[in-house]
Amino acid sequence: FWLVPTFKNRKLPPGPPTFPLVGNLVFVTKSSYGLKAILRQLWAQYGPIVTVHFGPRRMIFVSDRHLAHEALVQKGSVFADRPVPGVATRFVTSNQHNINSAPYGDLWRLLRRNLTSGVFHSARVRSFARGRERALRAAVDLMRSESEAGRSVDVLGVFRYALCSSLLVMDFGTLVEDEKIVREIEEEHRRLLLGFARFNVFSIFPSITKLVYKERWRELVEIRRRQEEMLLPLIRARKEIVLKKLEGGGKGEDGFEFSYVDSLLDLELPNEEGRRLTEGEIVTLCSELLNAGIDTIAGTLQWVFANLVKHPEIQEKLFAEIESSTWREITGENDDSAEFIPEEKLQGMEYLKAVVMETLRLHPPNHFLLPHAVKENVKIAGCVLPKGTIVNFAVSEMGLDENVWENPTEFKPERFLEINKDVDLTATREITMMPFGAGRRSCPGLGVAMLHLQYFTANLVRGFKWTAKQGTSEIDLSEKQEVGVVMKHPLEAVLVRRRISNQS
Ligand code: HEM
Repeated sequence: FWLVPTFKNRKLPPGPPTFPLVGNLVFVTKSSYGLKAILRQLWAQYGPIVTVHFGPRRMIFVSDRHLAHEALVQKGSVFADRPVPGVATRFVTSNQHNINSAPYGDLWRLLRRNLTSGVFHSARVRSFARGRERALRAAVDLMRSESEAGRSVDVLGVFRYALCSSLLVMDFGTLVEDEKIVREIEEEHRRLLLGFARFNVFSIFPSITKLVYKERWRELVEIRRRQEEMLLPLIRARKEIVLKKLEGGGKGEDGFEFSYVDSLLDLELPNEEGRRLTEGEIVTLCSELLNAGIDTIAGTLQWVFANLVKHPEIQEKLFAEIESSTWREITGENDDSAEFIPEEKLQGMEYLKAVVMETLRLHPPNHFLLPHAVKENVKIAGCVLPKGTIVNFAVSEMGLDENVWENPTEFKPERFLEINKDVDLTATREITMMPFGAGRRSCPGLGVAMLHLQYFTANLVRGFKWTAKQGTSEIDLSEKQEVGVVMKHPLEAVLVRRRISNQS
């Protein structure tokens, strides 16, 4: 498949020669994770920026952190666009009316700013603490009942449920109390994400592929119909609450002053004569929060606990930090009786943060960013990328650079306690790791994600001693691509209660 050299593209970064029209055949059939092994060979052969052809589309892949910084931060506005999406993406994003797929422009700016300053600023995030506590309690209850029955715990399944429950509170307040409905919503969203590789077939000649893959198209339409069926009643109920609030003043009936839906109701869309979002578009935006947050955080928590089981000494060190009197002294309270460590008391726990950071460095849930596109012709690494070129960046490689990280494949949270390892997760100054991306399109959920990761980790280490059915030495950290990159052999945890004192 490397027969015809790409002479006409010599200003592009180097890459394997390609068949005209079909590109490098081997790439067309691979998932992004499957691609990584091949890309590693290409980076070794051609350098840290390579061009690959997927059928008629060309893509640039970058593995070097300096080049990534130059593109995403220094030339951020040029690299901040997204590629024109295929039919399936357009269908489920209400024609690019969500944050991650919107082209770089006024609509994207409005939606992103609404999320970051309207919903994810610290006071608002604090106001959702009750939802996180409820989600944590649900996780603890599930774990407790499984371990008391002598069964090992399906860790990822529990975390997915808990995260869905917590993010639903951000979307809708406490409208979704029923465990069955939370599960249904979580499963339906995962069905869409898992199916996406298959739905991409509609990017090519859609009017033909929709006929050839009739059943598949029907499946996609059905998933979207189910999403609307589940979320529309919640959106309408939230509208009622907002109306009543306006009439009566103060909080909604559910005690939540605010939810993501509330913030979306009043938005006026730029370049569309200031029209409001349709109900379908609000479904899309609420779904985006679930799609973006559930599997990323749940998957990372699974990696945290797999590593804590594999390294019992790290787990004990973390438990010691949590148990140390420091956080109680700070408040002057006796928190021994508290069911959970409150979020605001996680601040001083440096080792906790180090464990989470080390997990994100070594096991970022996304090994690549979402694809970027360049807004205009741009020079990088001595090459010229024409306007519209699709570029992606290898997140997982950045965290393994031996020039930054000593023995990079080792799980060693202590590295983050060294004085000079004050890593900036937004990667603004430099990129040493970038699990959340960097620059304008970087993850707006960073703060919310870190809060969940630290809150769940601290409380679940305080509550249980973690071991595994498969035995400590047999914990296998091999990976597989699912919605994100997860454990190939899922962690089946065996938990012994340490305390959740007021429930004993
Ligand atoms: C461990 C948890 C998470 C990780 C590692 C993560 C990582 C990422 C990455 C790598 C990107 C792509 C950045 C790019 O294309 O340059 C992204 C985008 C995004 N993330 Fe996250 N994410 C996490 C959790 C969340 C949460 C909790 C939310 C919201 C509830 C969220 C919302 C988004 C959105 C809306 C985008 C699109 C941003 C844009 O296009 O402007 N993420 N995230």
